[in-house]
Parts: sequence; structure tokens; C-alpha cells
Amino acid sequence: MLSFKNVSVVYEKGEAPALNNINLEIKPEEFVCVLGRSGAGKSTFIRTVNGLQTPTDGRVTVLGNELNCLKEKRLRKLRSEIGMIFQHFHLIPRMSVEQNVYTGRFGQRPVWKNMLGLFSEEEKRLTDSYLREVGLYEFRGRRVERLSGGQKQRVGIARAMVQEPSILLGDEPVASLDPTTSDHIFQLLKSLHLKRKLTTVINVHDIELAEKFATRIIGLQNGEIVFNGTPSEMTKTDLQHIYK
Ligand SMILES: Nc1ncnc2c1ncn2[C@@H]1O[C@H](COP(=O)(O)OP(=O)(O)OP(=O)(O)O)[C@@H](O)[C@H]1O
Repeated sequence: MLSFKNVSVVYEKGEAPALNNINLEIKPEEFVCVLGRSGAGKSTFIRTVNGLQTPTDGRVTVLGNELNCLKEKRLRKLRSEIGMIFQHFHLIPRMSVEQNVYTGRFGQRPVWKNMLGLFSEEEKRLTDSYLREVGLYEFRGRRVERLSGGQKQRVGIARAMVQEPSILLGDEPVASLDPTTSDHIFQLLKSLHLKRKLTTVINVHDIELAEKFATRIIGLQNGEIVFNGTPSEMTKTDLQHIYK
């Protein structure tokens, strides 16, 4: 599903690599949490999966496509298979919940249809169904700027899901939320993951959330994988190593 072969990312010549010779396979339907200190390379890792960051060395293969070899059109098509959620939501504050969710379809439609705001019955049905699933159907007409952080992240999740992705990526999606809301968001992510048979990869700072929800944990330190195993395999020593 996802494969990293000797992948390194160096942002500035002469500086330490943000990712250093990563070798990794992620299989379909895994729920992977990536742990690591600030600056360990978690965001860089996620960004290499959807082609937002090009590796300096090595090969990233996603759904059988080697990213380096893809032309813009194929990359765009592949990205429509990859939903993404963010720490700061990346929503359009003055637009409604529903309109924000519709933008998840933009990558799969001609630009003129997006500009005219024309959506098919199928797209409307999909949007309504995900708004119900994330618990925001009653709020569909409300401007996003009038929502709480947890509600905003639910909009972000619905927007990612209307793409009907097979891969869901999260770059610290709960870092701005309180512990209870974070747990609720993870419960939602896990239920979508199971129901839609997603392959999910999420960066998270909260060790307890990773232990509770992940099927596999990857620990990064200084751009290298220092732990790769199930939550039950992760010992205190492993954690000390990740957060050293
Ligand atoms: N656009 C960039 N240009 C130059 N250096 C960068 C860039 N983005 C990240 N870095 C550097 O790469 C390293 C890894 O950063 P990255 O953001 O991937 O870590 P992270 O684990 O996601 O951190 P955080 O938890 O703080 O978000 C850091 O040393 C960072 O300073």
C-alpha cells in the first residue's frame, strides 16, 4: 500500500536530514500512529506520502505508483485517493460547514464546475451522509468560524472523507484540542477507518492515544525509525528512546 525504500529528505544542504534512510512498508487497513519529539520528522514523513515533499534520495511508492515518476496529472489523481487532515484544520472560516466539505471534491472535478459551485446529486448525498457520520448535519449551514475546535476538525474529517479516499493521513490532527475532544476525534477516525477499510497514518504527540488506537506505532527520532511495532510491543525503554 505504502512503501519507503531508502528515503531521505534534506531541506538545506549541509544540514541534518529531516528523514534519514527510511525503509518501511505499510499494509492495507493498518492504523499507524507516528510518535516523535518536535522536529523528529513526523510532518516531513506524512508530506512525502502525498507527494507534497519530494525525497532527496530513495523511493516512495503509494498504491503501486512510484511518486518520483508521476506526471502532474497522475499525481493529482493519486492525491484524490489520499485524504488529509491537519492540526489547524485548513478550513475556509467564512464559508458554511457544507461548503467546506464540498471542497473535498474539488480535486476530482473540472475547475469550471468548482467555480460555479455545481454539485451532482451523488456529491450532495455523499456530503450529507458524511455530515451525519461526523455528527454535524444539523450544523451544515453554519459558518465554520462559529464552530468549536473539535467541530472544526469534524468538518476537516468530513471534507477528507467525501474524497472517498483509500488512505487517510493526519498531521497532528488533535494537537490543538483538549484530551476528551482528542479522544472523541480518534474514536471517530477509528470508526471511519474500520467501516471504510482505510489505511490510516496519523502523527500524534499523545502517547496514550497512539497506544489506545493504533495497530502499529512508528517512533521517529532525528529522522530515523527507532521503533516499529504494535502498541503492546512498545516498552518504557522504547519510549525513552523515541523521546530521548
Ligand atoms: N520547509 C522546511 N525547510 C527547512 N527545514 C525544514 C522544513 N520543514 C521542516 N524542516 C526541518 O526538518 C526537521 C523535521 O521537521 P518536521 O516538521 O518534519 O518535524 P515534526 O516531527 O513534524 O515536528 P513538530 O512535531 O514540531 O511538527 C526539523 O529540523 C525542521 O526544522
